[in-house]
Amino acid sequence: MIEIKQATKNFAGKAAVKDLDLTVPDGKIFGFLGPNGAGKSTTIKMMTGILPLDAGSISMNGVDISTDPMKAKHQFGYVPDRSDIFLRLKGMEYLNFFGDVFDVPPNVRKEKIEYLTKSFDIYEALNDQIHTYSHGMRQKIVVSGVLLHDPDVWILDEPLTGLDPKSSYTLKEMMREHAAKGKTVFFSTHVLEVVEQLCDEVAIINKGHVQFRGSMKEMKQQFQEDNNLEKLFLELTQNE
Ligand SMILES: Nc1ncnc2c1ncn2[C@@H]1O[C@H](COP(=O)(O)OP(=O)(O)OP(=O)(O)O)[C@@H](O)[C@H]1O
Repeated sequence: MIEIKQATKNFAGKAAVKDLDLTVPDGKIFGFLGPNGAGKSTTIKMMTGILPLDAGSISMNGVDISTDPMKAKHQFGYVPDRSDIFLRLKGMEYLNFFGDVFDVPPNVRKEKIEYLTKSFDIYEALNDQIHTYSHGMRQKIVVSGVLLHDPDVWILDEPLTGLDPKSSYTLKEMMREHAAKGKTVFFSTHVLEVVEQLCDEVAIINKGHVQFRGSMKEMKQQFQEDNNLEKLFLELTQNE
């Protein structure tokens, strides 16, 4: 479970995220939807301890990210929206690096690497350096690295962007399976359609504020009844 209380982040005196309250329950796929610049990445960076909060608190499975960052970081796996990292490593070296960092035992590691990379169709490329990979392949190796240690809480920033349809389907299935095991899946997107396909619950963020939080059915009703949300809906459906 993720609990965000009154989280605030300012850049140059201007609030990118203001007094944000959000509880992400276990056992559901939770979508964090908002147009470009709404504050999604800033929120995720606060959740993952990359950016310090200016006010408020965030906890992962009850562990506070500001006061107990090491323990909190063991609760989750995070897939960032940009994946240009460790380009000189071969795919297998990259995954072994993650296996070492998170102490994944050799036999589990071998099995997991095979399962993940075969599912994503990058198994054959594991002996190539990552700089030779396409954007989609880089995204897939990053996701594989994060899932290698089987974190309870998944935090994924625009995870489907740049993935081919088959890999996108595979990742969505993995997200469904993880939630079905009673674990937490939180992901951000600026595409309404993705939320419609995948989510049990959604929060809509705009200009640093949560404008709506509820089930998919409730979201559709709100879109029809609320003028401001209707405008936002148009903006969200114009993207990709
Ligand atoms: N490091 C930074 N310095 C200054 N302003 C920033 C910084 N990071 C984000 N912002 C501003 O904060 C606001 C929220 O940005 P954020 O990246 O969180 O939005 P987003 O919803 O993730 O958008 P996108 O879908 O485009 O990634 C924007 O106005 C952005 O310009």
